[in-house]
Amino acid sequence: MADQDIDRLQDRLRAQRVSFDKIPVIDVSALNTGGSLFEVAKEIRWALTNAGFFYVRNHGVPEAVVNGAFEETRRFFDLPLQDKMDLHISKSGLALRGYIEIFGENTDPKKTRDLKECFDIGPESPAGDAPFFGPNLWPAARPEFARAVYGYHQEMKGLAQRLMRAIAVSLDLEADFFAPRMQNPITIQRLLHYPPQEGQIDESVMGIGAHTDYGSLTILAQDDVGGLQVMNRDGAWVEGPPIAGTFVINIGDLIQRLTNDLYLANLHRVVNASGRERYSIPFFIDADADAVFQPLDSCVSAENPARYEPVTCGAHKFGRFRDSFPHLKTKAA
Ligand SMILES: O=C(O)CCC(=O)C(=O)O
Ligand SMILES: [Fe+2]
Repeated sequence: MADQDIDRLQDRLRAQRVSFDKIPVIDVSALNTGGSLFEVAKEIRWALTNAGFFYVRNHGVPEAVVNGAFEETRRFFDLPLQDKMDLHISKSGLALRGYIEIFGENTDPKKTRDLKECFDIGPESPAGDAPFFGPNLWPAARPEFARAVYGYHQEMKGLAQRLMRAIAVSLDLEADFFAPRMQNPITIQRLLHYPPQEGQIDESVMGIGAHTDYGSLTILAQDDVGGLQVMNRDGAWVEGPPIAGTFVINIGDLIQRLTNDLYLANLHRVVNASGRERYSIPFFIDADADAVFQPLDSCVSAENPARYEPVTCGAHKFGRFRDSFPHLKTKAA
């Protein structure tokens, strides 16, 4: 990047945070063409400073891969409850893979019970004792499910790594800043089903309670039902409606810590008041378990001292999981 470009980006460090009424849509074709990332980085910087969220279009992931994953997701959640309970996450040890029933995980447990069911997979690896690594729990009779979902997970990993390059540039870092910290990253590929919620809806039960994501980056595919909401700086919930051909991107706590709160891991939730089944497919990438996150020098100054202690990715993530899963409460990080 040319020096004057860096100066222009640094100007934005001093920008006031503004409220938003619409999540920006960013064309990221430059990520796939090897061209300059500067324009994309500029838009990402605005989005992550003010909203913590943006949509990407022209992301390079084939439509057939996304459609295939949705088709298998719907079929999976249509299975009898017992078949799904046979793959329950509590049977995966510390790998933390498998099925989570309705109300089984609550992201805002003091306030809200989550009217959703989930299925999680991650990088296939031998059983061990490192949290978030190990074998996946696949439904035995459905090889096409495993193929579609694992293939989707691999596509997401590629897109996430390309996006992290643009995020690095947006912070005036080298494009490959995150690469050494994401050699064998913790990733979770989640499938979600939100049954329609009838009657009066309040905060005691919602699709997913208000939360921030825990790691580095989330890439969300949603169907055409809608229901995602993101909080703006005035405390109002702004809709994140489905936009065909896009993914919704947001950052998690680790990047907020890294940027000393310059970038927002923003609160979001889902309310499925549509009367229809809603399906979504979020992919979460964190970093290597031992990667340390602490405020970047460029985000710390005398007027804005470091607000966070260093933390390893693995310890941070496991701590957040323990808060949402009853069966992990007694496990040490
Ligand atoms: O389903 C959605 O739209 C959002 C899901 C989400 O926020 C999450 O799984 O962390
Ligand atoms: Fe989330």
